[in-house]
Amino acid sequence: MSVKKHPDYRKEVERLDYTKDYIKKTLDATEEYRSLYKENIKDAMENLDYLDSSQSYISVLINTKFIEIADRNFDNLKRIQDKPYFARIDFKPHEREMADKIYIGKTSLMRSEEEVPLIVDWRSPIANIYYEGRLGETSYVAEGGKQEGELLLKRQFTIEEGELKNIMDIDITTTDTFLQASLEANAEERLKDIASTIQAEQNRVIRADMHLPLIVQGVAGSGKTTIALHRIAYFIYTYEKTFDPENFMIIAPNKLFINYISDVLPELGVEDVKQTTFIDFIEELIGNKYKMADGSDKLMTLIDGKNTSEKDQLEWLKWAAAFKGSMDFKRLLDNYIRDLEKDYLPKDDFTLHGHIIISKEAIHRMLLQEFNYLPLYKRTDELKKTLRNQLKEFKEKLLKETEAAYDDEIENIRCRMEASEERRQKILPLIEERDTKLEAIKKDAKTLVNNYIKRFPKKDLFELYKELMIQEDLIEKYGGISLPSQGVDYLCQQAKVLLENKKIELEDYAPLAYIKHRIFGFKEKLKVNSVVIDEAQDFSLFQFYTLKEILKTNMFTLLGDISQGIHSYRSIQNWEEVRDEVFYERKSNYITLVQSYRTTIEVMNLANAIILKLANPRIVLAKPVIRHGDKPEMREFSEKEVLLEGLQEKLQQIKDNYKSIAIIGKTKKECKEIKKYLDKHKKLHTKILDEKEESYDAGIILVPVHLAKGLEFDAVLITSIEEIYQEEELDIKLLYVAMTRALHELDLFFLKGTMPILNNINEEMYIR
Ligand SMILES: Nc1ncnc2c1ncn2[C@@H]1O[C@H](COP(=O)(O)OP(=O)(O)OP(=O)(O)O)[C@@H](O)[C@H]1O
Repeated sequence: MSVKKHPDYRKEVERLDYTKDYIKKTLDATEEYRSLYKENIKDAMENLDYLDSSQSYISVLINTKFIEIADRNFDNLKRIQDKPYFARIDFKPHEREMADKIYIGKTSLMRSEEEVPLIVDWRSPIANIYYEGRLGETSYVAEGGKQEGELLLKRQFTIEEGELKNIMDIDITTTDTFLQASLEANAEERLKDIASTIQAEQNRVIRADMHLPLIVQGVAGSGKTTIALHRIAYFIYTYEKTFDPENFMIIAPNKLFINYISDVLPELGVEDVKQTTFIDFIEELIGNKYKMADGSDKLMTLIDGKNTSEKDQLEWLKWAAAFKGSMDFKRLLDNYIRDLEKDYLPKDDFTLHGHIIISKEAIHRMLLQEFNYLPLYKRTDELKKTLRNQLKEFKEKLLKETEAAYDDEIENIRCRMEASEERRQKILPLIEERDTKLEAIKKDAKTLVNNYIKRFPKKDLFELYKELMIQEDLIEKYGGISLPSQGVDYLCQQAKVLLENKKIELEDYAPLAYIKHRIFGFKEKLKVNSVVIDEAQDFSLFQFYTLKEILKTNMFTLLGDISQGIHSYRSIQNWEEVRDEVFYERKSNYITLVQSYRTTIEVMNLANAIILKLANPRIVLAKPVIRHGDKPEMREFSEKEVLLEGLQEKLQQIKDNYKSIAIIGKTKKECKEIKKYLDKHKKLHTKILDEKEESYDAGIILVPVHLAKGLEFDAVLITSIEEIYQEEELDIKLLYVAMTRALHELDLFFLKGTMPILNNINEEMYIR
């Protein structure tokens, strides 16, 4: 139906025109005010010398604040100028006769003369009805309490460049054509905001209580990354008075990923949220950049090494990585730290001239109990203060007593003897002795505290860690008897090779940060108190725990997908262990997302058939949104040259249809090999994405699976010329991740024998 035939078309066009006009006027007025405020600041600055300067200062401050607010509103309004809102709901509170017409957009716009805003922000309490409510009885919760009423209309608009293109009224039976249209669009190089099409299950994640840890298990393409960003925008809006954007931090797997998501927050009107990787954040905290060992991420070793004879070594490599990420390892460190504390305790009393001011036992008590809330080395700062105070008191007392003792004796002599040369000879040395003693006490007191404190052993963080890790007996002592001796050998041998060469691996970051936190403390007060972790399935329990301890917060949102846990040798196995072992003090919320929005039914069916091979009853299969595409093509070749030729032809065919195409290989080596061939023929421009890359442009790229995780592409061509995908856990997950990157098209190009994993896959799912 043409939009013009909609019964409310005229009214909606009028409303849109009115809103656009109002926005324009507001923008113009803001510009005018802005120059007025600037003028005021200028005046105040000029008058700063000879007027009452505090008045001018206040004037500068006030006007600067106004400009800030005006600027913020200005930017938000500019952003929505061409698309002021995307939906309307008509809500009639029970106690009222008339329904309010509420237009929902990305930012709110108040009209001074009326109570209902011209546009209501999508994050406001009433907008919840749009995402959750069905026509009929509904309610929402706002500051004043629960408001019940009736939802009479739910309407979506397509507005392009300020023109009303479509009106869609939603009733219970309508499928979300809006969502369909949004999903059919081609992938830009970046993620987009989805405020207009957020689905109810996603809305619940976005609005879930921020004060409790939230764990989201979401299938591939369920919108985890997207809603993580919307959740931050929601909280910054809802708790504007309590939280600043700097209180939030997003941890993403790599810089490439950060770049990929970086435009969404500003689009949602949020700036200044810290976006970092775990490694970068820890290095920033510790204040030191470490050299990473080659192959620090063991995934490649595991992929490559599968066919080597050193199976045993690989098992211990996995064991060591898992152990370093476990809570057992945290307990090992706690035991080690307990001994470090003991060694730290002074062996001597705190004395002045043979007098005990504070006994060593009392000092031990202070260090181990009273100041126990502080990192070990910081406890000496507190101790120092106590020593100083006590010394001051004691010194005065000692001086007085010493002086009095001598003076008594002198007085005694004076009483006993007549004034004579003999008496003088007796008194003079006493006076001298007294003065020397008093001086000596004063002198000693000056350096006493510093000298005492200096004796505390202080070591470097890296040294402390290394000393532990390279000694089998220490690992066994602190780790308990249950550790396998071959595992301990492997761990320590590996530490000797790395740490003695001042290198570390990924698994060392959490322990280093933990020791730093317990022994040294951090220089600056950390602003971050709410953490969002994407691809959280790749984290270990100990990584989560360390972050929680260091940041002293429970405000965590963890989003991930266990099916995509390709790093599971070093990371969590399931979410229950996170809830039980990391967030044990507080109840955590757990939400599962099963709807997948990224890919077509055909692609998802095939990917699901692959992940089912894991035979893990915990795995929840993704349900694709109703969107069809072509069946994936499976192209098996007997010769590499022919395969690569076929791949090249395919790329030629589709390159103009899509903005982004990815050739996904199992390893970087495989990608390089394919690129070499494509370059030789010079028909296509391609680029390899590796971990150093910070961004990628649309076009054809070659990327190893582990780096493609989290990203998406219009078309995906999984290519295998040498590497073999076996029917085993790691390969199943790798192939699943690769397949679920596709938005519209998925094809497989593989050399005969490289895909035993496809055995028993129902042939109806693909075209040969
Ligand atoms: N409600 C929605 N409306 C429109 N598009 C959506 C919606 N939810 C998700 N999408 C789209 O689905 C795709 C997948 O989203 P996203 O990358 O956030 O998922 P994910 O769960 O992080 O995926 P993965 O775990 O596979 O990396 C994106 O293109 C996103 O824009």
